[in-house]
Amino acid sequence: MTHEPIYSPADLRRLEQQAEAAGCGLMQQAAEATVAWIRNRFSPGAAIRVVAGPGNNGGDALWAAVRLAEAGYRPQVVCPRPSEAPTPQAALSRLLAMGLPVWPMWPDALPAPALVVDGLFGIGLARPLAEPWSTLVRAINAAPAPVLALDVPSGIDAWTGRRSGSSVVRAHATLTFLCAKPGLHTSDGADLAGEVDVARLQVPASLLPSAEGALIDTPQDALPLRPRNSHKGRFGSVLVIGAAPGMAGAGLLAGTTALACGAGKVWLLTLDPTLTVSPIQPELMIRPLNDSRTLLDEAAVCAAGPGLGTSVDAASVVAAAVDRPGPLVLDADALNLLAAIPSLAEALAQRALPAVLTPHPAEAARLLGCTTAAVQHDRVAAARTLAARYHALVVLKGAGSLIMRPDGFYHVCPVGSPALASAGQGDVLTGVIAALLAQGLSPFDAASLAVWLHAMAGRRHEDLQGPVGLRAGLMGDRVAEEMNRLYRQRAASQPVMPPPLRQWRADWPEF
Ligand SMILES: NC(=O)C1=CN([C@@H]2O[C@H](COP(=O)(O)OP(=O)(O)OC[C@H]3O[C@@H](n4cnc5c(N)ncnc54)[C@H](O)[C@@H]3O)[C@@H](O)[C@H]2O)[C@H](O)CC1
Ligand SMILES: [K+]
Repeated sequence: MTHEPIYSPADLRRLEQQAEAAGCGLMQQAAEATVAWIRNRFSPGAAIRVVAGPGNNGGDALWAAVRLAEAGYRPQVVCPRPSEAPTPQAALSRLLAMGLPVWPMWPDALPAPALVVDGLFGIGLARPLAEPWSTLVRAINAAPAPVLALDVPSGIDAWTGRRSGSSVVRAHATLTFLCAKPGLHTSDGADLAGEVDVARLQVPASLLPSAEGALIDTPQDALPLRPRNSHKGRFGSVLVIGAAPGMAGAGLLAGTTALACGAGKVWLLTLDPTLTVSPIQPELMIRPLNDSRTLLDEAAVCAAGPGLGTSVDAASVVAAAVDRPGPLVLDADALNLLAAIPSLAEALAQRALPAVLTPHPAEAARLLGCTTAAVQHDRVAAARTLAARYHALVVLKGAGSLIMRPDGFYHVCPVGSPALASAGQGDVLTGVIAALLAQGLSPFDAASLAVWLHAMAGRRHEDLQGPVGLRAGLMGDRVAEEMNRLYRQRAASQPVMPPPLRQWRADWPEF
């Protein structure tokens, strides 16, 4: 997979200092990247309102205004309290020398701009915004023009995505510098950052810190291979454990999705004795609890939890699934059992191959013994604690889903859609992860690719139809479409033999 790295706040600050000391001119580079971004969308001559804050984020904005003026744009610069540091001050002098006014407050009388650039605050934000910044934020959000945020929409924490207070810039796009930042994709940041681009800037490779995580990018190379010389045994088998009385749908969703996403065969071990066959999915093999021992031995992958309930039978079959050595996904009620039964946690920690746990924020809160709000307050920290505690891969669902390894390295999914906020989507995701594990992916790759495919299916539904109407029952086929799209893209990037220009036979002498 190709990834944008994410550095920790401390590592990013260290990188900034070392790069500045090495004379990299980061602020100038950030300004150049901003102008390149703007040139790609707006013609010279356009009025661009550049709003600069009191620190280096403001410095980026002031230098962007200088470069915009040089490139033939008409910057309208707003800067109530410029930074006193030399580089931003140099930009101010250049602007004044070019005869460009710097307005202390939002200039209502000027012609409306084509774009507003938010350079108020970046990663140095330390508290809620007060005057004069909150008035400027209101003006930015009310402007009849799109907003480009530099580095981070002002008022948002770049790592958690939380608002610092009620004054927050709502950007249509964000150009972030040096590395990707999880807070642009999760929590409030998912709604306030708009489309996000990363400008890595030129920094000597020797200064780059090791990443604490990465954004998932189009993960073509993680796809399981599908040779022609295949049979269903090659693509693994999945045992879904769930579907207790009254909750059969959840188990059926996970099972049918695993089939749609390429698992060779799928059993559903149901705790409901009346459930024997699915008339709409006859290829799904539904088996009673009595068969659990045989199936736990036979299946390559176990996915326990969808519609499982928390009965004594449920607890004992989950314990048996945790004890077997193969790939394992625990979701929904299996996570609730894990929260309640300490011996399950001990058994998970003993596994050589880490299990994949897929909590939504409320399930994560139950496991951590805290509130859902506390989980959402710092999703990366919550997922990191869970992954270390259970020695497991943790998929923390929600906007900007996180996939956390036990060693603390994580992926953030930058794709998402409110179309996925509907009943049964968690069961679907469990089915996708299980299918990819069955096809031989490692737990981290399977969880990351599954989250991305699931999110892409949601995004495509939203783009083509809108944010409602994506029932979980439709998802198996939609996720399979996304997989096939990736296969086609990968095939298109391989060398291709051109077709013959004429009919050809080896024994024709003119050849
Ligand atoms: N440092 C570099 O080499 C580069 C930084 N880049 C950009 O700079 C910002 C980070 O800059 P910094 O000066 O540290 O912080 P901010 O500009 O975000 O904030 C300014 C300053 O304001 C104070 N402050 C914090 N919160 C508030 C508040 N609520 N109200 C008023 N004042 C506040 C605090 O003292 C801050 O220091 C980074 O995001 C990049 O945009 C370049 O990208 C590259 C080089
Ligand atoms: K900003």
